Amino acid sequence: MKKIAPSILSANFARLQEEINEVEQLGVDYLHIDVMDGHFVPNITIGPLVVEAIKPITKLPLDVHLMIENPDKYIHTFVKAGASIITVHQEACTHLHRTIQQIKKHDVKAGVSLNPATPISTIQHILPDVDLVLIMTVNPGFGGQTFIREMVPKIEALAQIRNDYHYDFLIEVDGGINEKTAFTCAKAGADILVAGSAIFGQEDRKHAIHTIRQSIERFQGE
Ligand SMILES: O=C(CO)[C@H](O)[C@H](O)COP(=O)(O)O
Ligand SMILES: [Fe+2]
Repeated sequence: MKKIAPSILSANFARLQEEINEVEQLGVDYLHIDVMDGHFVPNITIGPLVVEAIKPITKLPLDVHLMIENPDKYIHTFVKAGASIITVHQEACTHLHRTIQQIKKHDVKAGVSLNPATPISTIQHILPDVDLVLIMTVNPGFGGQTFIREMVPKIEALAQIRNDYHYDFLIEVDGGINEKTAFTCAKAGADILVAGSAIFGQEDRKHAIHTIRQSIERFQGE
């Protein structure tokens, strides 16, 4: 079953509660929260206080994407703030296995993410342990960038490995996802489609979610 995760990075932060309520009522599956520290990526965005503020206003699972250096230092804080999934970047973890185990000690799902330039081989050892692998389809740091088409074979390769080894992690894609690229990624094997500007950047969110849902629904159930 393919899932949609709107990224609040493109929401209107001055009216975040209404923005979240709106997409929740339109039947999305997760809320994607982009945490950026100005070091791992050039941008600075949301911290644990915002995650904590969002938690009581939605039933959606909070999918926290940590684009920060030293994520180990903040895992406990984001767990306490209400994260349902915590995804760290392979490139930010000196001891990735330890970091993943640290996330899994808490009652949250553990994800690992790869920048476009980082090969799957760097996370091969951790694949049996993770709940989710996030393939970045843009260079992380900003919303509204163009989908990097060369990431499609990477998604396919990861889906093939999952199949060959009977792993059960979910594959998430993030960056430049719209109705067209959502279709391509779903076909390649992605389970969760993150979309920021293609949902919150649109005036008609109902139409935006509906078109993405329609484009991926032919792969539902596979
Ligand atoms: O992690 C991210 C950027 O680093 C965001 O989740 C992503 O960019 C979503 O925005 P858009 O759908 O507009 O590309
Ligand atoms: Fe993200």
